[in-house]
Amino acid sequence: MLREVLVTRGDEFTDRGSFPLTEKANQNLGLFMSNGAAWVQMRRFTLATLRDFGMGKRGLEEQVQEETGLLLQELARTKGQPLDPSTLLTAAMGNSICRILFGHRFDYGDEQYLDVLRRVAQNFLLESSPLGKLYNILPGLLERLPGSHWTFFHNTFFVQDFLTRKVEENAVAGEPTTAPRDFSDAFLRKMEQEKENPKTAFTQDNLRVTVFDIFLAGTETTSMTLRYCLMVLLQHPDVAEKIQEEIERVIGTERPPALRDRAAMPYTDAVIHEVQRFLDLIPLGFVRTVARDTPLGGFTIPKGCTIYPVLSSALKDPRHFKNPEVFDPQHFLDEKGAFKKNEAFIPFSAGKRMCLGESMARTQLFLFLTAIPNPAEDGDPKNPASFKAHRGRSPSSPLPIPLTPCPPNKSAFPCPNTSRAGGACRVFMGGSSAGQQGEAE
Ligand code: HEM
Repeated sequence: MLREVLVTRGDEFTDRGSFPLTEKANQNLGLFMSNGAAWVQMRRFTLATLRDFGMGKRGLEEQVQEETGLLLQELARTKGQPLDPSTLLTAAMGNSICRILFGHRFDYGDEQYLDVLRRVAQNFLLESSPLGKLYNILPGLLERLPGSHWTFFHNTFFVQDFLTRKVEENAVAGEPTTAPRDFSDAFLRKMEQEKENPKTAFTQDNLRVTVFDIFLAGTETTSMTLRYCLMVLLQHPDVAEKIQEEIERVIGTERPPALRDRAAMPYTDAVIHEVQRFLDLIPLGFVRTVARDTPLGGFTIPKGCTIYPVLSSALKDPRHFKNPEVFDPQHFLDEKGAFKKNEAFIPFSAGKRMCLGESMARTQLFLFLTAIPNPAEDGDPKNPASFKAHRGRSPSSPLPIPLTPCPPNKSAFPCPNTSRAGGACRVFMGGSSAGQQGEAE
């Protein structure tokens, strides 16, 4: 059924459903919450422009390699002291996005940038806090009451303002005759071209929300996944060992990891896939709805009904994964040790509205995981914090670097048991696999 909703009959289920917390902040603009013609315009433009600026191409690879090198230098500055790498990792992921959005990266010590990242992280938590969930059920009531939902909105507008300022600074610095330099530059030019079109989606407000959506979607998600990878390596030293063996055999220590290495490193690739499957970062998917009464599986889904495409039901489907509740890279390996695809692997969702940053996220996960020091070798597996990393595997990180990764906070995302969006009803779609099919790659 999930495949039917997301892919086979995807056109009928493409619209976003109600999610008041985000609606208030995004005003149905941008990518996440928009629908209809405005979403189509924004999605097409964003995909094409992100590709122009490197997504799925060598440009992105080089840019991520550069960011990885800078991250390793930053880690080396800790001189062997344990650290929680969360903020650094999020900063690095965010930098890759910012370069594409407005051609700028931030120093890891930039207080303004760190403040923005802290607010983004806080919002992920607030969104899934009891009050955040209550807001999605009773927005009208909560509007009249004090509470942390106001911090959520304050943070959102703060981050939007910050990004908008960066876009403006970038625009002032630009040379109008040359080709667009980055996403916001291309957007501003499109705005200019379409200024006489009363139906255009290319407006200042849409630029603000679209830049915000891409920044938000592209920082915490990949950063949490990478943190989870590190935690898995701490808890499974045997897995870390095999990855290390592949790194030494395929990449060596004389050059940074490259995307072409991925094909020669099936075990590492399988681990990244298994981490994403097991982490199940967005278990409910993201809300969808139907524009009219729609028959499905013998029922009628009423117009406007809020639908959750439960990605968990595919990622944990025992028909596709031998031991769905166990972390096991073999789920993505055949008998000969070659990488094996699995059609139920849909952490990025599937179909027309699937994640548009999939290829970027996969590039980042591979290049960062294979470059940063492995946090496992010594210590007690039951106490991840006791592990010491001492395999500097890049010339730019010759020092032993103990890392103390924190598990990502899954509750930052809607929880299957407690999440609730407003609207006439909610349907949790699942129970069957969904084929991967989309435009991201
Ligand atoms: C591990 C990393 C990531 C995961 C697991 C992930 C997962 C998802 C999921 C499940 C959705 C909802 C799709 C649906 O409605 O069916 C989504 C949407 C989206 N993602 Fe990602 N994502 C990740 C990284 C990224 C990155 C790096 C970017 C930015 C380049 C990004 C940009 C977006 C955008 C803009 C949407 C909204 C698409 C739309 O509504 O048309 N994501 N993502």
